[in-house]
Amino acid sequence: MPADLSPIDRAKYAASRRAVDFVEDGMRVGLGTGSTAAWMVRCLAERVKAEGLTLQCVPTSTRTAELGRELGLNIVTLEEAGWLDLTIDGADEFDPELSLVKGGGGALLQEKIVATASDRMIVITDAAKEVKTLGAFPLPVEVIPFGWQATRTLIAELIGGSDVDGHEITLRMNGDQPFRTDENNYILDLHLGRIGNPRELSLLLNQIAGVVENGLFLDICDTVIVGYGDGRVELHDMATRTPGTEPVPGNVFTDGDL
Ligand SMILES: O=C(CO)[C@H](O)[C@H](O)COP(=O)(O)O
Repeated sequence: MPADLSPIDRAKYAASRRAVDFVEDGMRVGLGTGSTAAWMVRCLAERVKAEGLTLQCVPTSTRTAELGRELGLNIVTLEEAGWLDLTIDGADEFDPELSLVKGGGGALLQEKIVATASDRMIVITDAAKEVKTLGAFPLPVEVIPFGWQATRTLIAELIGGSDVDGHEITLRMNGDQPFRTDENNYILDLHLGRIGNPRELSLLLNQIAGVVENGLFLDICDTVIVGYGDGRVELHDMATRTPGTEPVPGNVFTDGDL
C-alpha cells in the first residue's frame, strides 16, 4: 500500500487491490469512474506492468480513458471489445441485495452500458456506502437538455406518487453552467431520502421521454468488495445467496474466502 494515505484512501486502495486479483490474462475489462475506480486503474496498471498481462480495457468515461492511457493500459472501445468478462467500478450506495446508486461522478450512462455488457460486475467501496435502504445519496438521472424543465416536472409528478421520502430535484451544476455528461446531457439529482421500491422507480423514470437513464443499478452487481482503513477487505457476493432474502452471515466473507 502506498505510504501516507488517508484512512479513506487506504480503504479504497484495499478494495481496489483485491478487485484486480479477479482479472486474468486475456480478459476484456470494464473500467469504472470515480476516485475509487481511479485507485483500481492504478492497481490494474501495476499488475499489467509486473506480470505482462494482455488485456483490453473499456473505460466508462473520458476521465478514466485518459488515466488508463497515461498508465499504459490498452484502452479500446466497447465496440472493439464486443463483450466484457469483468467490470470493476465504484458506487455511491449499495444495499443488502447489492442494488446500487451510481452516477455521483456523472458517468452513470456509460457505466450502466459497460456493466450490463459484462459477465460480471465487481463494485469497490468503503464501508460508509453500505445502506439498508437506498436513497440517502441523491439519485442521479441523466436527461436530454432539450426541454429539461418539462422532464423535471414529469419526474416531480412521478416521485410525488412514489414510495420515497423526499421530492427535491436539483440540476447538477459545474460552476454557473449545467454539468454536462460525456454524452453532453444534463444530470438531475433526486433528493429522495429513502427509495422504497427501486424497481418500480427505475422503470417509471425510464419511461419519461426526456430521461436517458437513471443511476439505479438493479440485478447488475455480482460482488461488492468493501475496503477498510486498516487494509482489511470484506466481500459480499450474490452467487452465494437467493435474491430477495435478507443476507445471512455466511454471505459475508473476509479476504481469502473467495
Ligand atoms: O458512479 C460513479 C461515477 O458516475 C462513481 O462510481 C461513484 O460516484 C463513486 O465515486 P467515488 O469512488 O469517487 O466515491
